Amino acid sequence: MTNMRMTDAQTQKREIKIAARDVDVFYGDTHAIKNVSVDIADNMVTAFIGPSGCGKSTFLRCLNRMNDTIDIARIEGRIEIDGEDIYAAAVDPVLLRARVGMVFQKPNPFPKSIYDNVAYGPRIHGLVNNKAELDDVVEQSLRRAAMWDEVKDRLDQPGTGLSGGQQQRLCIARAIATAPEVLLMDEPCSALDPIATAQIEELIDELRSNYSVVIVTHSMQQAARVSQRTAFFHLGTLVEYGETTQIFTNPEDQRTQDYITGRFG
Ligand SMILES: Nc1ncnc2c1ncn2[C@@H]1O[C@H](COP(=O)(O)OP(=O)(O)OP(=O)(O)O)[C@@H](O)[C@H]1O
Repeated sequence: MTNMRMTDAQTQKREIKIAARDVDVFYGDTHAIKNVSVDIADNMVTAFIGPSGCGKSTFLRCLNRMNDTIDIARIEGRIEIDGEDIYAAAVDPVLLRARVGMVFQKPNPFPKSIYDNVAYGPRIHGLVNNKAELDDVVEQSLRRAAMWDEVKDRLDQPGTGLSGGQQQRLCIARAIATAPEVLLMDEPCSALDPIATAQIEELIDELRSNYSVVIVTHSMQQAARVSQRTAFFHLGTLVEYGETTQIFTNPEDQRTQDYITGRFG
């Protein structure tokens, strides 16, 4: 998988998809994210790494307003996608989440058929006009999630009956069925075995040709394999952000160095 890394020149010219400025997040009195500013490039995989509790998931959830669902969470600062403030009053968080899809740590298919899991988003957002179009979206989404051949003859069977790795790919198919622009993944492989993990990692690499992908991972090997940019968080701050190769071979900050060499975390 070494050829998946881009050169500095290639990454420099990438467009900024998400721009976060001076973001703070509080859960009641807990200050979970402290003054984080970051530009996330389009058509790239950005990895968020850092010790447990440093705020990776919290910051990820800010990017599609999932923190809105937590009563005690409060966010300050500004986050733009394609220059548009996603916290503006006019933005409907439900529509935002169709544009900024999310895949969670534990595969969480709906208790519905494989077909209906993928068809759910396009149906509720009115993205298709008829059954033939819906069939097409379901097939294309499952193909892109690299599982069409495995499930095409059992689309009416429950998604919950699939293996863990298949369920996670089904959740990815469900997330991409609404044609999102950004895909957020919160430790998507932590419940999977090495073979399923390798399949998801390959898939992530393919997905970046169409999406901006942001992945939270505890595995530094995984961050090094799948991402082109890496952000290292520590105690709610963004300590260092840059080319993945640079972060892993020549970090600027001692805390990054200590983390990637296993001295803490
Ligand atoms: N729903 C919540 N209510 C209250 N505090 C929370 C909530 N979610 C996270 N926190 C707190 O915010 C801080 C950051 O947590 P977060 O889950 O974002 O870290 P993380 O880096 O993703 O951790 P991990 O790697 O263990 O998943 C922690 O102090 C955590 O206890």
